[in-house]
Order: sequence, then C-alpha cells, then structure tokens
Amino acid sequence: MTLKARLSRDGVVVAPGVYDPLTALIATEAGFEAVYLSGAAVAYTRLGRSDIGLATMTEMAETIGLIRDRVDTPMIVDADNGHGNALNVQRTVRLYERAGASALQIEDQSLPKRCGHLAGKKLIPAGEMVGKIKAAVDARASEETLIVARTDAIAVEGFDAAIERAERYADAGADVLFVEAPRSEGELSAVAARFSSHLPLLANMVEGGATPLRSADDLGALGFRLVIFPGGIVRALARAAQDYYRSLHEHRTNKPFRDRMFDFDQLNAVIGTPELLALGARYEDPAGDAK
Ligand SMILES: C[C@](O)(C(=O)O)[C@H](CC(=O)O)C(=O)O
Repeated sequence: MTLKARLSRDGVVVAPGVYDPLTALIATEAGFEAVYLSGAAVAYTRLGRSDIGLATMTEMAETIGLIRDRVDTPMIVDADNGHGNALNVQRTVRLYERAGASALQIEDQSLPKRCGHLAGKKLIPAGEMVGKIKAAVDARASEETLIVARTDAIAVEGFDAAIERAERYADAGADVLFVEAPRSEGELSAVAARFSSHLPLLANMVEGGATPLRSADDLGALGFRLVIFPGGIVRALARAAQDYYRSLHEHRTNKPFRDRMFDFDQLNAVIGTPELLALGARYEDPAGDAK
C-alpha cells in the first residue's frame, strides 16, 4: 500500500529513522509500515558530522536508491530545504522520486540549515517557501509522492507565526504538515487542534530535543497521523558501538560482549544470505551445460 493510501485510512503511521539499507531492512522486518530517511542520521553516520546541511542531495539520492534496492517499504525522505531555491527543489523532487522516495520533506530554513532542535536557526520568507512548495508539487511525476511541508518557525518567529506559515503551506498544496519542535504539551495539542481535521500532521520525536517525548499512540490520540523517530537508531547504535569498542579495547577479546551481539549465522539470517545464495545457485547453470 502506498503511503498516501495508508494515510487515508485511520490510525497513526510510525516511521523510525533509517540511514542505509541495513537499518531499513531491520526496521521493515520489525513490522513498520514506513521508514524515515533522516538527514541527521545520514550526516551522523556517513559523515560523522552534525545535522547542519553538510550531506548533499546526491549523497541522499544515492542512499534512497540503495535502500530501494533492498526494501519496498514506503519511505519518507528528509530533503532539508530542498537544497536551494525553487528550481533546486524541483530537481531534488525529480531525483528523489525516481530513486524511490514516497514522500519528500521540505523545510523553510535558509542555507546553511541546521537540525530543528539546535539553536540559531534562520528562515526564508514565508512567500518564498510557498513558491518552493508549489515548485515541489509541480515537479513530482506521481500524485502518490507526498510533499511534507515543514516549518521551523516556532523557535525563530514564535508559535503563532509558525501556525500562520503552516496554514500558507497547506494552501500552497502540501500533502502533510510538519510544525517542527513544539516546546510543550500545550503547543503539541494546539498544532493538532488547528490542523488535524484538515490534512495529515507529522510529529517528530527527538530524544533530548525541544519537544516532550510521547508515544505514537498518545500523539495519534491528539490527531497526529505520522510520527517519526528520526535519530533514535543512531543514538542506540552509537551507544552499542561505544560499548563494544571499549570492551574490545579493554579486554582484547570479544568474549564479554558476545551475548550482546549477533553471531555470524544470525547476522546472515538478518540480511538474507541463505536466500541470496540459493537464488545465485539457480542461475549458476540453468541449461545444465556444466554436466
Ligand atoms: C527530522 C530531522 O530533520 C532529521 O534529519 O532526521 C532532524 C532530527 C534530528 O536532528 O534528530 C530535525 O531537524 O528534527
């Protein structure tokens, strides 16, 4: 089922952050209906850098393609600010859509952008963002590809201005609204109350970020339809990697850690090695010439 079709049904869609085919595969096997290709998670893992707009459009497009080669799960893609002006937005939409994005998230920050939960953000004028949303809508090849409009205005211009911006972005044709970083329960509920009967709303749960953490079900009850947990996988894996490396460095053996990791066969089962080798065997000598 496409993400658009899924969002037309009841219930909240939970999309965990992924950053490569392995995380997308494991998330899919865990049962998620959609995944979120997080720009932050890509910057953290591929660049070892902060989420400040350093990951390029082509690096993201390549990542989308690699994930699509492995899973069909609907994928919401973080397109930052579209990587430039309205024309850059159009190129980004075409490239990401062809690579396999089901939805593109575009925000109203100016370049250089930064994570929505970092201080010091700057915005483009609302009118310019309206043009970028229209450009995105015009550029998509399929109406199944959703445009998620994000405003970062709460921290910059205040809550009311953020709501006004979101209204203008909805009028410009956005399919989903993402009011970034509400600072309290009250702001979360006010966003939901304003928009939830109008069009699907996305909530962003960042561990340690500006927004109080709530379960997807609680957010669904408020009226949110999509909940992303974008950087959580990297925070979990980075912690595991630190523990693993420190243990190996200290003990000079992997023994103390072995019950906290997959063994060779277990990892091969996760990535489907037996199935892949069996498939390869079917093509080895289909005509029986080698006999
Ligand atoms: C959603 C987000 O744009 C992302 O890159 O995943 C980030 C999340 C994060 O930095 O953890 C954001 O700006 O909220």
